[in-house]
Amino acid sequence: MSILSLKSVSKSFGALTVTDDASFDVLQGQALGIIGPNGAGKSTLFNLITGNVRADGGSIHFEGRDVTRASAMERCLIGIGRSFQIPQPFEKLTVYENLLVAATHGRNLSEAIVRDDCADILERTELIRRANVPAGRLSLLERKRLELARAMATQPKLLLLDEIAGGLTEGECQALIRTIKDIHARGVTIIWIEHVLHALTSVVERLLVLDFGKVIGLGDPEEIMASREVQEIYLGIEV
Ligand SMILES: Nc1ncnc2c1ncn2[C@@H]1O[C@H](COP(=O)(O)OP(=O)(O)OP(=O)(O)O)[C@@H](O)[C@H]1O
Repeated sequence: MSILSLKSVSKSFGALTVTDDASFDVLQGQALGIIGPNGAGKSTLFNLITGNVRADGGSIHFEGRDVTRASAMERCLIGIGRSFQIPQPFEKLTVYENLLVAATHGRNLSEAIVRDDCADILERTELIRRANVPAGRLSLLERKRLELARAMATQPKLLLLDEIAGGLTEGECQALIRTIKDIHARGVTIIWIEHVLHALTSVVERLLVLDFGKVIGLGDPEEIMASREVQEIYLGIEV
């Protein structure tokens, strides 16, 4: 069953078409990777799915419901969660307080109800020992983990990850992959934009390629990476 369905979605900023007639489905429980050159429109596609940016045309359905005109808040409340490319936690609040803010606002519940869930997420994202540390004092890996934890605190059915592995060492990257695999294994559908290809392909079952806002490939990651068009456009290899 499809959890997310985009049909002919388009978006332009002035004369620049950033999303060009994008259509694809994501199945319940699937992990889909998105790749494409800088400026291809990957983050904009996320913004269209989450409601941070409104589509000029086309439709977006989540669990069969038309959310094309729904606000970002409404989409969060029905189960679309995301991380941002540049983590911007509340620097002076502790890690735990950052999670409480995400959980209470993202689920519209009281602090008393979400407290245990937040503690559980801190365990699963390996932040529990940093729970009382102000977010401004975290390392890069910990900031990435907090970004993931804040998205998880909204209890998403569909989790969008925007370049969460960027800038990490190989060891840090592997640790983060384990956490993402654990989230996926618990049934959360994932769409992951990532330039760190080995991290991405170790998790996703399908790969979508964007170029100048157009979906130019979608399918099995190995086949997609081996295709002539992707090698030419994405990897810059002349064939
Ligand atoms: N709000 C906006 N107003 C005007 N132009 C925008 C806006 N948001 C994005 N763009 C432009 O749209 C294009 C696509 O941007 P987007 O961030 O979606 O690309 P991307 O594929 O995520 O890039 P990267 O891999 O570098 O993160 C870029 O040229 C960008 O400058």
